[in-house]
Amino acid sequence: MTVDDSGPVSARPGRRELLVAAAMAARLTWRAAPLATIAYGLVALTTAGVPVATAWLLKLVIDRLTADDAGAGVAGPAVLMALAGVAMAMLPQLGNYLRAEIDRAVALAAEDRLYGAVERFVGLANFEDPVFLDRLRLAQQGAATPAQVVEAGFGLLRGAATLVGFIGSLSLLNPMITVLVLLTAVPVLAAELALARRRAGVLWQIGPAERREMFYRGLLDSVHAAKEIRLFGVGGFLRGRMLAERRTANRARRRVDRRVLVVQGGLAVLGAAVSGAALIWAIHAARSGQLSIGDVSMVIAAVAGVQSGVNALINSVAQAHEQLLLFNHYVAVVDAAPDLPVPARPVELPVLSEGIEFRDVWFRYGDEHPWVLRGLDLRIPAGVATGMVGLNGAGKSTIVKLLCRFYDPTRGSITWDGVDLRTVDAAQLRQRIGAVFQDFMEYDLTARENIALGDLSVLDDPERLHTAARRAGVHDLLSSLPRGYDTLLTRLFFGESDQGNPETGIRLSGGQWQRLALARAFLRDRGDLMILDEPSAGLDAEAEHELHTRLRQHRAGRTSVLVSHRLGSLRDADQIVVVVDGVVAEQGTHAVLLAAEGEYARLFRLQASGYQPEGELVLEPGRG
Ligand SMILES: Nc1ncnc2c1ncn2[C@@H]1O[C@H](COP(=O)(O)OP(=O)(O)OP(=O)(O)O)[C@@H](O)[C@H]1O
Repeated sequence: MTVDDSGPVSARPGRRELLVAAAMAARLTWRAAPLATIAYGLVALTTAGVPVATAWLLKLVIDRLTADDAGAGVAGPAVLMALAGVAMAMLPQLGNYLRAEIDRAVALAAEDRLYGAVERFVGLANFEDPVFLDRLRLAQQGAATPAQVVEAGFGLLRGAATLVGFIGSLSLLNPMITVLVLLTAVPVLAAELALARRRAGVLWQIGPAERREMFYRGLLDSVHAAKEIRLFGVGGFLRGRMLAERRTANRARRRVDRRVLVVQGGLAVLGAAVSGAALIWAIHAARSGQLSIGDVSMVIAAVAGVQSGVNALINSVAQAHEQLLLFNHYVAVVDAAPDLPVPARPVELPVLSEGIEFRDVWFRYGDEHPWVLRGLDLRIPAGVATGMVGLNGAGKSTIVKLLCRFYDPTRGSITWDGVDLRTVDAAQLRQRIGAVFQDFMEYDLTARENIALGDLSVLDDPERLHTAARRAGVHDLLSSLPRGYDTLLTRLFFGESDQGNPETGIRLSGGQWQRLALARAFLRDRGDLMILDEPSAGLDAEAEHELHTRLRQHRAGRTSVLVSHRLGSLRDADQIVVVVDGVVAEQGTHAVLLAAEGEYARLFRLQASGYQPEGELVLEPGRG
């Protein structure tokens, strides 16, 4: 997969989008964990108030200790100070617990909503779009962020409350020093916010490089890629590319880190100068009797408090901004429009009795892609076995995918007993179809589950399960596994100690997996339509012959579409359709097409010649 720098993923969201994302984060958090959120808000506000209260209590204690009646009335504030100390020790622990609780609840709800939204995409186009896939990956990371956005919001509140508390306290003691502290706080805030924006900008800028790095890393530890990487010896090349992407990202980070160093260094000097000046002024004012000693401690606490309040504010803004950028991808996926038009009132799909008809169907995978189907007219009569042949790229699998409504035709229509597929519920259509695709799935589950995914009701119906497996010629194999049908067909979930123990899971061969995929489809073979797109590519000659014989028996009188490059396996089909460059070039029975001496006859003879010594020609390839 390539990572595209252009397109919606790299379109940086504006303020409006971020506000929409913040509102959704707040809603999600509130719905997922209302009580914990209230409790966390209270903890945040208390945490903000305690330092201000402590500073006042300290001032009171010092003033009373240094008063003429030394120590009178000091016990009350001292006890309150001790209680404030206990609160300050406890509140962060309580805050951490509540935060973890909110994180867990919100991440669960967010993930549920994200995958609910992904499931609503009934077509395939989104899953083949690298920009969408990229966005989906970021959305998965974003699903963990709404709670953090809300926490940053509380952090903002906490910082602001502390700031207001100390500025208010300071203004009671001396308006001038308050103005001075405020004057220094404003440029600090402005500079830090600019830095936070710059940091977020860099994160955004290096996003594509990081995603490419992730892609190379994924290749280096992928079992699928391992064979070719070793065979071609390209591990070093891929590692080099991965590290080059990391270096690009590092350079951008270093630039911003240097800026942070300079700006924050300057601000720290400024902050220290203001604190020093305030301290000198306070001591001077105390000596001249303008301030009490308690006031001096208050000034020191307030100056430090204002500075820490400013820091808390900035950190929260930076955190919220960063998380919102990520969460924005989540919002984009969750709020995405349906990929295929969903009729408000889907038409009921009749039991197939007449047939399926493609009328002048034009199709391309996107505006930027070439036409794959170019005005295709095709009739698949009910109760008839249709074979489909054609060269690589002719459009056969595309026809199959349109039949399942994974896409809608760009122009023209496909009707099922006269009902346009665009007007029916895609889920209802698919319930009527059994299918095996070229690129069938191998699930890291038990054998039973691998088959039952074709119809979950058979999970507890061994009879039907075994019948499907028998028909796919895989029952004997599965029965002989260490745990029979309950054997895991993967070793993915086991640790070191399970090495070499076949009881914990086994691996199947390519052809055995293919039989399993067939068994899955056979669970639906009483459906209206059976589609087999290259079902025998991984099967040995004997198994292929057996499969086709069984298919003929079981599908007799039923509608099926069988796509195959092994023309011998199609010769008994009721009609054979030859697809050339996205249109039906020839159609008829094996005998009719052979007699026509067209593309089918050419392909058939070519294949048949490969099975015979030179000179002899037997027209029955693919028959075990
Ligand atoms: N998801 C896709 N996005 C863009 N183009 C695609 C996609 N799938 C297929 N194509 C293109 O559509 C054309 C037809 O492909 P299709 O898979 O339908 O051919 P086919 O007849 O089934 O070929 P084969 O015999 O190799 O399986 C090809 O040129 C292919 O590159």
